[in-house]
Amino acid sequence: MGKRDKKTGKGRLDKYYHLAKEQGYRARSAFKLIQLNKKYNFLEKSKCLIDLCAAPGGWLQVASKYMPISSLIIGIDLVPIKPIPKIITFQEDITTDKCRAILRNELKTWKADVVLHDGAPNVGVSWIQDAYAQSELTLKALKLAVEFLNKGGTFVTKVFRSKDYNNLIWVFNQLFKKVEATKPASSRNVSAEIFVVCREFLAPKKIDSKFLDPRSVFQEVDIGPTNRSVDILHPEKKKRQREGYDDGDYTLFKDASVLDFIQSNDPIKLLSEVNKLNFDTDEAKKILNHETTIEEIKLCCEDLKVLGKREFKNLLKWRNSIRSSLQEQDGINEKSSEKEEKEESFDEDEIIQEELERLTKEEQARQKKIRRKANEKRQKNVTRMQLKMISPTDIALDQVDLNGSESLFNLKQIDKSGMLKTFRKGDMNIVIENEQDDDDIVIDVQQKQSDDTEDMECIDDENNLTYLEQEMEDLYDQYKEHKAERDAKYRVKKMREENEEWNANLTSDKGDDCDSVTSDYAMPRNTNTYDSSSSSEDDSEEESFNSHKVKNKAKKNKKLLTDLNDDEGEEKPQSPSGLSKKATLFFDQPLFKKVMEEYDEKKEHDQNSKAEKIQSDENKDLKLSTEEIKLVENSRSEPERDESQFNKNKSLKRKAEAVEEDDDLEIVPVDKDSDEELWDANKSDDDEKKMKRTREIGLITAEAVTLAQQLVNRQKTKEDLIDEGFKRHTFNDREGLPSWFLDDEMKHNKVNLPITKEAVEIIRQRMKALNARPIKKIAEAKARKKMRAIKRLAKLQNKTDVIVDTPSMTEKEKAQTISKMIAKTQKKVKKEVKVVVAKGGAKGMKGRPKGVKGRYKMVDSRMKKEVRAIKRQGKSKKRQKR
Ligand SMILES: C[S@@+](CC[C@H](N)C(=O)[O-])C[C@H]1O[C@@H](n2cnc3c(N)ncnc32)[C@H](O)[C@@H]1O
Repeated sequence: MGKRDKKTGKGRLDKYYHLAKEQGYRARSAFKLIQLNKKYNFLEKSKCLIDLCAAPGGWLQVASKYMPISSLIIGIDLVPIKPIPKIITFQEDITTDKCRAILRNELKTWKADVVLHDGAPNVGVSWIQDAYAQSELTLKALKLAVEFLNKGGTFVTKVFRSKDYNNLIWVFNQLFKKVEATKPASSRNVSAEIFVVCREFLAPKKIDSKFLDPRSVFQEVDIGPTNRSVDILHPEKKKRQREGYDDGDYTLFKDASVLDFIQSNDPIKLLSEVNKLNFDTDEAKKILNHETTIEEIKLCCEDLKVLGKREFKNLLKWRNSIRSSLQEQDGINEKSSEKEEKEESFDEDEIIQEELERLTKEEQARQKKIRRKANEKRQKNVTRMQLKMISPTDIALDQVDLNGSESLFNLKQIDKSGMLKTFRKGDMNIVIENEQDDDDIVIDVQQKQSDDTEDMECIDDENNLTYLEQEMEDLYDQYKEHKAERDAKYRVKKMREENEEWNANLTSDKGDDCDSVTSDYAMPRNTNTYDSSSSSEDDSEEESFNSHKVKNKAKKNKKLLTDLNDDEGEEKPQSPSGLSKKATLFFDQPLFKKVMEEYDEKKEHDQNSKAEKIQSDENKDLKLSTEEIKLVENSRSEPERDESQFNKNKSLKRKAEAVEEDDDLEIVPVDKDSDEELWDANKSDDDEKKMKRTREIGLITAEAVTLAQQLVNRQKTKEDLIDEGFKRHTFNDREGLPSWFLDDEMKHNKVNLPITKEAVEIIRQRMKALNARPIKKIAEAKARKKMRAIKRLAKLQNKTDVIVDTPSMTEKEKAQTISKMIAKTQKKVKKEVKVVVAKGGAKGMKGRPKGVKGRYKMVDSRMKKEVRAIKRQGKSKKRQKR
């Protein structure tokens, strides 16, 4: 059988192809026989069958399945057929006498109940068109069938619907009682094949040989005028001359006058039919003497059968020139001449047309491929999204990547839209708009803008890039500020930086009389208060904060704003609180008014809570929430707790000193919730992180769990914890200590907190559970696996649907096939091979060792050594190669 493209056209892989694969049939054509048999039931009642043209053996498989056991089945084909149990096959041409002899030998005295014929002459891709060869083969098959068929037997054959079809049916009808043509569902609609089932063979004693002779069978048909001429311009397209000679015309050599050729309306036909063009007549002789009739033309006319394409073309050209010269004399009409020219040029037009068609098809195929790939990708993304492997944003980003505009600050695009200039000045305008209330800033920024404009005018082309970068930096700063407005943490950090800056400015001011206690104490308090209120700050605060920032920035950049009280020679008056004028000015900001109010409120609240605490101590009914437990454990369990202790002690000391100097301030008892705890802003960030982590994953150290247990079981109270805070290290001062010493202390000088066995076990179990959680890659791999399983399932579903819809199968068969398919999709469990070591007497023993069941492998020490030696050799060879 000719090799076909299995993915396109007729050879596409349809449901019968898959079904045949599933059910183990060698060819999809098996279903044709199944469907024919379902309709006519000829296999079940047959005991002997001959399959003519049986390769690869699909019909033979069906026959052996449906025919009774121990039936005789013989298959013949031009090509070898892979053996099938209990079926005789041989390789032979069914049209030969040898084939008949072999069959006779195999059958002996038997006769066949069924003869099948599914032959297709191997005539290449366009064999459908070669219907005659097919009909001829069918007739040959019929010839064999009538010889070996039992009376009442069945002959099933494939026929192509062609002009010979009716003749064949007529012959079948002469030999069989019932002849029916049918096209099984599995036969493709595009195929011209049809199956004829001839039943109840009449078995006449004598069969007229004409019935089985192709010439006489197909001669009867009126096939109309035949065109037996050879296409001289395409001699490679040979046509079979089955019709033989024309009636009464038995000569092989023919000649015609050259005048006929010149005047003919179909010169090509004439050239193909005759052997020679003669110049015998007077008129023709004139043409012989014509200037265009060169020697080559004369020679060509002598024997047309030996000419090639080029010579025929030359002859046609010559004919045209003769015709045009004769036109004037003989009045050959112009119209027919044009027609001839057209015919000549037809060849070239055809080539161009073909080429165009080819190119269009190629382009269409290419476009289709691109579309299919894009669709596949989209489909994949959707599936991944469904499995939560990617998010829609990823797809969007991919899309952006494809567009090549992945850059966030894509200046090219901005430039294209003509907005780059606007962007350059944009930030200045924004500042002016935002800060309309602040006159100082307006002046400042306007000044900056005018400066910038002047600058820009001066900037030459080389500096443009640097300027642009600067502009981008500014834009980025704005972006950060904008982001900061929404981020409380960032705001706190920023405020701290600002305050540090202010602090530095204040202390560096000449004649700054701010005492150390005030400056040390006031600023952090401010920071802390702002921090604690950051989450609830209102718009006015934010505005003042922003204006403060802009002021600061403006001061830094242009130094246009000057402190009105910053006269060097002037004496700086002290505020009633003992602060310098600058400090007083700073704390006079509306922001701090609120802060101070909050501070007072807090103080009052602390006093109240102190009273409450005393009462609660008396009742000994301290209840700690889980949150509190975590907070306490968090502050103690981490290695940095010593540092925290240091900070705490330090702040306490400072506070004590401050109180000594200022009687207005009262000593606030050391409290976990006190402000000092949060003085170290970095620490506050860390604490926050730890708190968050603890909230997410719970207690993470055995010490913490122990402590929590003690607190919950009331073995310890909050006060105990506070008391424990006071130890010999409580007032350790780090100042003046070398950093290497501090680092070492941090590393090794750790307080050993008590832990219980249960706490250790709890943490161990928790860590185990944590480790058991799959990492991202594994999760992805699992998702992929799941996706593949889903796909497999969908495929299986499709296949089972087909099986369920197959009418030719019984319910049992369907169930069996489906369960087989399911079993196939399931993972095969590798059979375990038991390794049995041959020792002592067992060495060299043959057969299964005693007490060993299932699969086993005998090994001995020698084998182990050998395997090792081979490995060693391999390694050394590799090394040598290197
Ligand atoms: C369509 S296949 C037959 C498929 C077959 N019924 C099956 O189910 O497997 C046609 C077969 O006809 C065979 N064939 C064509 N001409 C033949 C000939 N003159 N003698 C024997 N076999 C021939 C080809 O070799 C080819 O294998």
